[in-house]
Amino acid sequence: MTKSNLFLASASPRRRELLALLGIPFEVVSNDIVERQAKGESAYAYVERLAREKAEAGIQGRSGVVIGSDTLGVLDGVVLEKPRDKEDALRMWRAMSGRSHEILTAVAVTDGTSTESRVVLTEVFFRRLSESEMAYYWTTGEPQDKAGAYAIQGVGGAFVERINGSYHAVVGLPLVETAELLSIYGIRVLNSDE
Ligand SMILES: Cc1cn([C@H]2C[C@H](O)[C@@H](COP(=O)(O)OP(=O)(O)OP(=O)(O)O)O2)c(=O)[nH]c1=O
Repeated sequence: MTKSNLFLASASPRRRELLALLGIPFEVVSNDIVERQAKGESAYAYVERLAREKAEAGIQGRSGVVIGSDTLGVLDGVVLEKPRDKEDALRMWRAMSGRSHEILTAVAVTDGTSTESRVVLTEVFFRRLSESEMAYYWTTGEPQDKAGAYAIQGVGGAFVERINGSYHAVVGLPLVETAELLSIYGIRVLNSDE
């Protein structure tokens, strides 16, 4: 597989870094999918649809294999997306404080003929957060473009007592499932022949 055959349809620098960990050459392409949950659509179906739409938009006009991905939080059945503003972030953090929420990350891979996808669920346990640290966290600029308004890989990691699931999935790309899907399309991580 040459460099021009594998594409990552993502604007996220986190996803780029995570995919690079697998050691396979790839090119980044943009995606302009509108993210809006349909009426009655479950969080699980929504995140998987977005990952598939990103991959399928990315393969248009290209030949090769395209990866798309999406991450969102879920608390009491309600989807936690990127915060609209400080008030929205504060509302999320107050609800997340001292308890667990779920992070769902979907990854989809397509070659333009078929699309395969997986959804990975990780439970994230937050310690209690004080009003002053929440107010400070907003000023760092870190939460603004993150689902659930925090980054486990940044100072937001100081809110996380523990997780049950995949750290990489919380950051934006589950590596086990990504490697598994790539192998379906003949792209082998670690050059394994299995
Ligand atoms: C919970 C959490 C999310 N995130 C990020 C991962 C995603 O980049 C982002 C969720 O937004 P997404 O809409 O999944 O992705 P994106 O808009 O950043 O990139 P693209 O659609 O182009 O692929 O939140 C973290 O970096 N750390 C975390 O701990």
